[in-house]
Amino acid sequence: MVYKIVMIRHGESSWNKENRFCGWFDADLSEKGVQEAHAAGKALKDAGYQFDAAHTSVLKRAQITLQTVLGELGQSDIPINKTWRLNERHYGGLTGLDKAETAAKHGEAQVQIWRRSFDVPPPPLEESSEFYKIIMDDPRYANGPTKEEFPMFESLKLTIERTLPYWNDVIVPQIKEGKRILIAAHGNSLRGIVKHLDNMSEDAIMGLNLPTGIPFVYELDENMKPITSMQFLGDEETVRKAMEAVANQGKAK
Ligand SMILES: O=C(OP(=O)(O)O)[C@H](O)COP(=O)(O)O
Repeated sequence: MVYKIVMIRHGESSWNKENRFCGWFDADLSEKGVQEAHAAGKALKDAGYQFDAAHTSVLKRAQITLQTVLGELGQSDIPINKTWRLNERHYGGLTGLDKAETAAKHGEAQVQIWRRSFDVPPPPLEESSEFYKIIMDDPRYANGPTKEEFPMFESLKLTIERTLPYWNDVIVPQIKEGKRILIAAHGNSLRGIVKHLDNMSEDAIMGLNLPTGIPFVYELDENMKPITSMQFLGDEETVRKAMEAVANQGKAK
């Protein structure tokens, strides 16, 4: 039996456009991001994809991308589950900062460690930050994470630790029931799932940058091992350039 699952990082957000660390801040999609989501839906439609259920984060850039894609597919009515466990990694004290300015201040090497190292977390979100209350007191978190689980920062490792239980306990059983699943999430929450599926080393995952708004497909065997890994629905050159642009966001200007 071969199972197919499709994942997509949301379209460009206003903070992707402004090159700011975003994490749990609830940024909107930019105009380009909305267009990317429509294009992704059209590409999935042209390739004949239909879904039985979808999963997304509690952040609107992922949810709007998902709704836009499903709208293009004529499938707005399928069950959608929203969970904080698919949220972007919590960028802690970097939330809201300009990536290039941060690189100019702390050096590109430090920014690369913060963005892509496996287990070095960013500094914590301090109570004095303008984003502290906005995130901490947001009613969307009333049903989780618990106070103990609520992060003040997350490395990729910590992100994976809260994303994988959802993958294993909720998504995998649905895949095994034969449900065709679409996940709309974030650069780093999806990198966590990809690292798990492809059993990538900590070094290998550092080099992976996911583009916004381009769906990718995995074919999995009955043990959830990839038969085909990460096939993007987009031409190779466009995907390569989009990945490179994400990698370059951490460079000082
Ligand atoms: O919120 C973010 O990710 P998202 O745009 O996928 O939600 C981050 O700012 C992405 O930044 P990174 O690519 O420097 O890890």
